[in-house]
Amino acid sequence: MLVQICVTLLTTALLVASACYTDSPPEQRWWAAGNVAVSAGMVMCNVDSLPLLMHSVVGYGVIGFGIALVLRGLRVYCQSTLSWTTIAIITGIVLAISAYYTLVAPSLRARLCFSGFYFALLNWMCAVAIARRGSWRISGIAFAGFVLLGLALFLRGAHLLANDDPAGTANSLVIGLSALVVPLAQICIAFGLILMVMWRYAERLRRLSTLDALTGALNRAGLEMQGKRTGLRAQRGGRSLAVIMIDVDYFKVINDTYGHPVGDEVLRHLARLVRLELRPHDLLARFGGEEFVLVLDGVDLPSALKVAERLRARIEYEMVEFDKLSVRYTASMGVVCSDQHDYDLIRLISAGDAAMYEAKRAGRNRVAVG
Ligand SMILES: Nc1nc2c(ncn2[C@@H]2O[C@H](COP(=O)(O)OP(=O)(O)OP(=O)(O)O)[C@@H](O)[C@H]2O)c(=O)[nH]1
Repeated sequence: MLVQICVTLLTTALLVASACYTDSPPEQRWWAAGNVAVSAGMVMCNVDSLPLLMHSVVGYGVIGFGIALVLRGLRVYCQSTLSWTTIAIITGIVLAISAYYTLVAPSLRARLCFSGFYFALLNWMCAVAIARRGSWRISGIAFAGFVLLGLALFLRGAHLLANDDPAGTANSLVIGLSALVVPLAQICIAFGLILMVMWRYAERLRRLSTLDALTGALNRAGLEMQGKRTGLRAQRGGRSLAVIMIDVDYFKVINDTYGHPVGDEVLRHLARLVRLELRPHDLLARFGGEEFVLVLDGVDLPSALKVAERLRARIEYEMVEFDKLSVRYTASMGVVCSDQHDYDLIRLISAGDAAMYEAKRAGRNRVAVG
């Protein structure tokens, strides 16, 4: 038991330290608070010199409350929540039953069996909360930890139920095994939870560094990274690679006439429209202020021209609604293909750019080939 308490305190310290980061998400703080409560509860339950009520009732209640907080954190992580009423019910059940087996019908065995089964159930609820989210690569370790911890507690409870004398089971295989598995599972959970948050930070950073915040399209860095890969894939597979440069016409006039927020909405609208035309492996990037790049793998020049013409017509037809205003806009496009140029994305983009300016010179709202 001493090892178990030490590991609990250690994993709690780890979770608290990770939650101390100024911008830590709420779920991380719930996990830390939950573990602090579980640690406190475990210490209470194991200090025999404490008053009976603290030792045999409140201690269990605090552990139940702690696991409920961890569950709340997991729900928050999965964009849901666990109400305070549910947390109060979870805690109330442990307090009531522990009090019953301490004060009304005193039985250490019954109390230990109940707490084993009940805490196992709570840990499995945590595992279910994670499983609902999916993405095993990210949360597999924490999931395994909760399942394992639940299993060890359940087996401990079942073993006690099958034996009349709780003190006599201390040296049994099940109790020995659970003394090994419980700390292991606690370590898995602590590292798993920290990993889950780290993955989320990494994903947020990746999005920030590769996506354009206004339109959600790739930014230049994202285009450079993913475009290179798409180009290589097309070249290796012997497929054509098409690039379409799209530039909003008279965008400065739109900004000057209706204001920058409307201009921003036009850019978001354009990105949304283009995305409707994309296949999952096509790339859309915002190349500059009002200029976008479309990279299409496995598309030859005639097909790319069809895509561009379809887009141009749709942009011309659609209306942007913003703050009781309805605005129309058009776009000019330059289309190039690796069949005529090379697979080098930078060269394709500069040829597409030249074609797009040709379309502008020819009167705008049209498609030109480079
Ligand atoms: N609203 C908004 N405007 C932007 C953004 N980025 C750049 N701009 C504006 O886009 C305008 C681009 O103007 P120009 O380069 O003259 O292009 P244009 O008016 O579309 O003219 P043509 O391309 O020749 O048809 C400038 O006024 C920039 O301030 C943005 O993120 N939001």
